[in-house]
Amino acid sequence: MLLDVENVSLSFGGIQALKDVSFSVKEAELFSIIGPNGAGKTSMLNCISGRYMPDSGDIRFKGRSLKGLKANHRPDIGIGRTFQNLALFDHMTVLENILVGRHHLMKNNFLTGMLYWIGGAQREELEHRRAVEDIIDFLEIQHIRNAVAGTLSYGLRKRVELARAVALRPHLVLLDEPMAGMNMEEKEDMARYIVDLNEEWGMTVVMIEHDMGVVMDISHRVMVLDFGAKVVDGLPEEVMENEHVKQAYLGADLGEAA
Ligand SMILES: Nc1ncnc2c1ncn2[C@@H]1O[C@H](COP(=O)(O)OP(=O)(O)OP(=O)(O)O)[C@@H](O)[C@H]1O
Repeated sequence: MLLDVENVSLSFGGIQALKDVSFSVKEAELFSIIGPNGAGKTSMLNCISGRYMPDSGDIRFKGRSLKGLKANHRPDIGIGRTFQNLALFDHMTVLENILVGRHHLMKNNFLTGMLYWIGGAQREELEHRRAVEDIIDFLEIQHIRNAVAGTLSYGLRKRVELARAVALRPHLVLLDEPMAGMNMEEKEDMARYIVDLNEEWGMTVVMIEHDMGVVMDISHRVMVLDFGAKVVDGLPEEVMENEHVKQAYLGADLGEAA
């Protein structure tokens, strides 16, 4: 298994956001986490990305415990992520935003990394440029490479955010509602890019998404959380057939997706 989450619990004051949650994600799997608002989905992603430290339990990535590994070091071992709310630098161009995603690979810290990049045509910079060009091609954003991020449509900004998250070629990318707020066409595009990243680049994906149609369509496996606890995980069709899932809170959405 690439990712093993073992008995993770997390609370904020009196609120138990995660209760003894365990699941595993295989290499090259497209794994979705669903559940109603407040179920603990983002908390789970935040535990994997290191933003939150679980109160108990363990998370292992490639067999290694992530205990004590801070969020800013997790990209170094192959974990990338996007956020529920857009987190681009609006005043920077698309290219600059993606280069920021690769600063971890640069020799020094962020600031010197940027200065290094601005400063000259070093070989390291050329390698970064090539990797960034691959991503730009892959996600078909050549035409907006020099556009200022803040001027782009919401759908395109979400795509640039995905480009930045995968700029380091993570083995595992965590996507927090990549299609939220998108229209149908934008959703279809985004779903296709996620599937392509998974199939063509072999990237393992853990995704939170509310659109049941998309989730059931593209996921290899799905986990359902409710009130911080795991209800079920399995193949999309197994999850759809789960009585608790049907009755408790997915009825309307599943109806729409059918
Ligand atoms: N930083 C925090 N401080 C206090 N409470 C928090 C914090 N983050 C999450 N919670 C609480 O933990 C619970 C789980 O929240 P979480 O955001 O993980 O749910 P979610 O399933 O992602 O919901 P949504 O679909 O609305 O994004 C909620 O009751 C939430 O209010």
